[in-house]
Amino acid sequence: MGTIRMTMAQALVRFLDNQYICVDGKEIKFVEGVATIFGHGNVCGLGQALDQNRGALKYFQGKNEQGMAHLATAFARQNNRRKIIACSSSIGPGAANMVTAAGCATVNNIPLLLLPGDTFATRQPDPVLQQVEQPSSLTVTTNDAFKAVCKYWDRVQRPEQLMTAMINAMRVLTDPAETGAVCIALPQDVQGESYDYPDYFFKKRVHRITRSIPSSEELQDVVEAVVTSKKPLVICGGGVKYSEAGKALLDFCENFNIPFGETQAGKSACPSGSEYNLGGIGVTGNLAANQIADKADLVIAVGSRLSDFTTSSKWLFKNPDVKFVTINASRFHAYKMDAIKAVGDAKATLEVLTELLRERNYRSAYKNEIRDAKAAWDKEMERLAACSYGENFKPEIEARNPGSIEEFAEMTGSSLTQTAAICEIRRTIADDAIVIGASGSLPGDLQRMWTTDVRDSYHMEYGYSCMGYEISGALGVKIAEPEREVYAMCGDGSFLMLHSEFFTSIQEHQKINVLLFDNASFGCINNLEMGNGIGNLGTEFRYREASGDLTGSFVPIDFAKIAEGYGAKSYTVRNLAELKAALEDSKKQNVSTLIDIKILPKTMTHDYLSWWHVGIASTSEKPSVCTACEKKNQHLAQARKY
Ligand SMILES: Cc1ncc(C[n+]2csc(CCOP(=O)(O)OP(=O)(O)O)c2C)c(N)n1
Ligand SMILES: O=C1C[C@@H](O)[C@H](O)[C@@H](O)C1=O
Ligand SMILES: [Mg+2]
Repeated sequence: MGTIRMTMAQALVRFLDNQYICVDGKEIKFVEGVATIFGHGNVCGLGQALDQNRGALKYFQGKNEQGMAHLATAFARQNNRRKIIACSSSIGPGAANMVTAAGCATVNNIPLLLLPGDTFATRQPDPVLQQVEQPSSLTVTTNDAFKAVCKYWDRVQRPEQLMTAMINAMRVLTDPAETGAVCIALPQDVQGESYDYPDYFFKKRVHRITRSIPSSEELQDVVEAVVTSKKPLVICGGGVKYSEAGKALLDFCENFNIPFGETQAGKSACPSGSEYNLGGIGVTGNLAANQIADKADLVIAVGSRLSDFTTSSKWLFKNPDVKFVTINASRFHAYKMDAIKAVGDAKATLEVLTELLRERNYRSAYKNEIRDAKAAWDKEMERLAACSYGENFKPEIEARNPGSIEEFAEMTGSSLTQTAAICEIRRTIADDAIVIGASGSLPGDLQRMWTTDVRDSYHMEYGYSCMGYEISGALGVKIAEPEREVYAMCGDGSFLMLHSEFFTSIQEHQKINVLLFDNASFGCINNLEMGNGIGNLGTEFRYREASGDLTGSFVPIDFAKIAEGYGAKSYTVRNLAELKAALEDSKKQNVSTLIDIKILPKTMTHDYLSWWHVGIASTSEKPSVCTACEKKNQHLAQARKY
């Protein structure tokens, strides 16, 4: 055994540069690079190491630590979790800025390696700048906040600890069932401390991602459940994408005449054009999927977390005899809904099940129901595409602040509805373009309305639904797939919250397109608030009045000008013709673009046969709130208890 004397940070960089994964016999370099925002907590340790020798690792400069970590998350997700960009911050606020992104990666089961600087292990300068100082324990630092949102957490207090810390980091990052955010906190003095590392720590390491198959007993349980069902329904979750099981799922459904609904994470694993694909299911599902779900006697959830949005808070499946099957790499997720479980890789499991069910000559009892449900939704889509503003205009969302739509139309000159704009975007952008979303009203509309036959062209972060992911994520996706056009579908509220990496896209010459839906409000929350009988508080962007409240007129924002200031090409559009022209022109640009789409409030889609359980006041002075509470209790009485 030879040894190499290096600092801990130098050893970390060299280790990262030598990690590979192997999946289906294909070897892939796992770490693409390191993104950082330097501060005193990491520049002289990790910064020195990256500057001296970063091997084949690329360097990325973040502008906001949260945005940078979202970028890395989106990069990993678009690469089907087969490549990562590690993220490093300074100590204190820089580290804390990554906590939100860590939660976001963990809930979505996406590998994200975080390397925040930490306070001095020696405690010599105690307290160092940005040290929080918990009088109850000096071992507690800002980085302890990562424990709640990471799948693995470690702090390297001696240089030799790096070795077991990083082996465990890789264990978690490359495990399909366990992956998520990993935090390896790096005290700033230890980053620069030297140690004689054994050379075998730096050898090329290949982590095999295997396709586990459920036990034969589990498979038999599933087979029996399917053969005794007449109206089964498959839910296509994100695990189908990560396992590249789209074809296996389609074969399964075609063989046995089983329709499937898509979750946000599962959309674009299979073509929308398939006669069995009902589209989005759940709270933000469409008429076709939710109609079939209502009657299903067996729900087969493949690679799904079965979140409240997917199950309509356990209310969607109303057949009194309904049973659940879960196919999931994670035993934790497989245990949900008291399901009949098959713990294994989605692709491998579906392939085996297809063989087993063929032997039993199984075929569901559906006749025209699938076709009819889809036809009804297609008709509704035509109506949504044609929604336009004019005399006696009736918006999709009933509960509203009287006068807001007219005031917005007058202020902006817009006649654009959100549903028609989305249809125009679908018609105009390339088939293989990738849309990215996360928060606000757009994910609901897109899950219902967006169709695509191109794999991995729908990238929706709806586990954390984290405002600010859209633009940061778009850049991560573009770095993962530079040949494809990438569109961030972003509300005005989300843009205002975080768009720092828009500038990074310009710096990187990585063109992204921001489709900014400006409705002068936190629109979906305004819907939720007013739809539950509450007033119009804090969800529209209005001036403060002399009376003391935020009840003045709408505050106009020129988002196109903001984008122009960064060096992007930008447009403002107020009708379908302008939107189409801007979309066409933006395709010709080499630089990032932003289209400021002035969208009439309340013109997003409403619910289709779904319910979402939110906390509602059970005592109120307002009768409308009491009515909302009664409605909630009625729904709750129909829902599964757990
Ligand atoms: C980081 C974060 N903070 C708060 C929320 C809660 N939230 C969800 S949507 C929303 C408003 C979104 O407004 P906008 O982006 O304009 O989208 P719209 O609903 O108007 O389409 C808020 C505050 C969130 N999802 N993420
Ligand atoms: O609270 C929320 C409501 C959802 O409608 C929205 O899409 C999501 O971003 C959210 O956080
Ligand atoms: Mg908005």
